[in-house]
Amino acid sequence: MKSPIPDYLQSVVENVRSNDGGAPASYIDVLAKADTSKLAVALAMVDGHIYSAGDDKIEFSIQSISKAFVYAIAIEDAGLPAVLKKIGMEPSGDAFNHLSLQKGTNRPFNPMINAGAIAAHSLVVAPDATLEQRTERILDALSRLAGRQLQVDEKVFEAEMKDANRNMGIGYMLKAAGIISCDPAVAVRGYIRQCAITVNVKDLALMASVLCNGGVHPVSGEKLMPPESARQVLSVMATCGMYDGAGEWLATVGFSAKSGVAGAIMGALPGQVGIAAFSPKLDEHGNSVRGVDICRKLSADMGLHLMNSSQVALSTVQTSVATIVAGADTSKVHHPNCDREVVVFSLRGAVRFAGSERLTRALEEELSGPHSDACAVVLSFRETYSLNAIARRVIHEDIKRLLEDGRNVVVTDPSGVLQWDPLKTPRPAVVKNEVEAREVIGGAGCRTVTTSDGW
Ligand SMILES: NC(=O)CC[C@H](N)C(=O)O
Repeated sequence: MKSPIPDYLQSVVENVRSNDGGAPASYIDVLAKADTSKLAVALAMVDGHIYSAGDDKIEFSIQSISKAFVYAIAIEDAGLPAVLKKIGMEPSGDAFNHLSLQKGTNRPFNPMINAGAIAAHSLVVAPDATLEQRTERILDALSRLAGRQLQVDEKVFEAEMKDANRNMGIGYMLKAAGIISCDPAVAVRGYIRQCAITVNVKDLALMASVLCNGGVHPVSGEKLMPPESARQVLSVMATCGMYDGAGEWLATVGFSAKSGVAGAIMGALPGQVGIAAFSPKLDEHGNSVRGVDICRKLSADMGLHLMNSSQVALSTVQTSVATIVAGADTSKVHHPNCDREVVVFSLRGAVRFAGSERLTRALEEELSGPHSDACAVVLSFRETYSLNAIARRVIHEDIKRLLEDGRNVVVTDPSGVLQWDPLKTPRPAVVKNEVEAREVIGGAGCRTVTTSDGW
């Protein structure tokens, strides 16, 4: 079978091509001369598989998209508390190159506008590091994220340095406010170098997929940042990544994103997919016009809005009752003292807090009401794909309480999603399958049981 996904991406590219609005960035002459017909899109799944369409080999400077990753590097090098002391987390509502600081704290509003990004850059390696040390650190980190060696485009760097007065102004403002301690000209030069690193859409999508994958590179398996950093970056991208268009962006497109003035947009949907779009003409916020169109379309067609309530945790728990059949048939139950039922609670899918709450409520309701006489409680995790940490904690607590209540508890957990820690939770009978479960329950009072469906 030929996958429909590349064909779909090709149709997205053709669909937005007719939108000829906007203009390339004019203040960096190399960007002003860019071929505005170029158009590309890429998706990188969290297992590293990449789909792309359009001009997916065209390289462009990463520009402001570097801010997201340099923020993560600053967190690693200086620690989150030190970074938060110098850079806020609030959307500014202003343009990306606005000269502004938060009232009271005197910090840049966030790391996605130039003021915050220059401050983050100054925290890379150490406050007294050289421009070369910081550039090397950033180039190395971004290359690991992209899975190939990236380069600085010297032409783009020189072009931006020709008219860097505004960014220099921001640098001196930061120095005067005590936000950066190094030479502001060195911080700004270094920041402009980081913006001149070149990538293509496939690189960007893959780099985004690392953020979506809790900081682990989906191809190399390398842990490139702690999950807390990936979450921090994605959160700040969600509220500040699209500058003064960030609120509308989150409401309409609905995934974390960061744009750059070369015309790229990098998007990220945690746990699912990294996204990149490229086309040089920009809107009034400095976001790629066709890039925005592509992201809107992808979000609408593929249901990528973070706030979609797609995974409603209602059908997570299935309760079934195993009937104990008394009689001579040895394959069925035959035990005079166990003329009762076994209640089976099956948990399905990727379970988070809400799913574990459904299980807890089902246990409480069924065992205090209709099935209070049940001779055993079977918790089946056979169809449970995963438990997150909080779901696991809730379920371990449920098991502990069932055992304290004197219940006969059997756990079917073939893939080990419960991650049993006998030091924390007393161990009920843990079995691999229904046959074993029958034996255990038999040993605990009932000889065997039958169920309407397997556990
Ligand atoms: N939005 C952007 O991509 C801005 C980056 C650019 N290097 C600047 O500082 O102006």
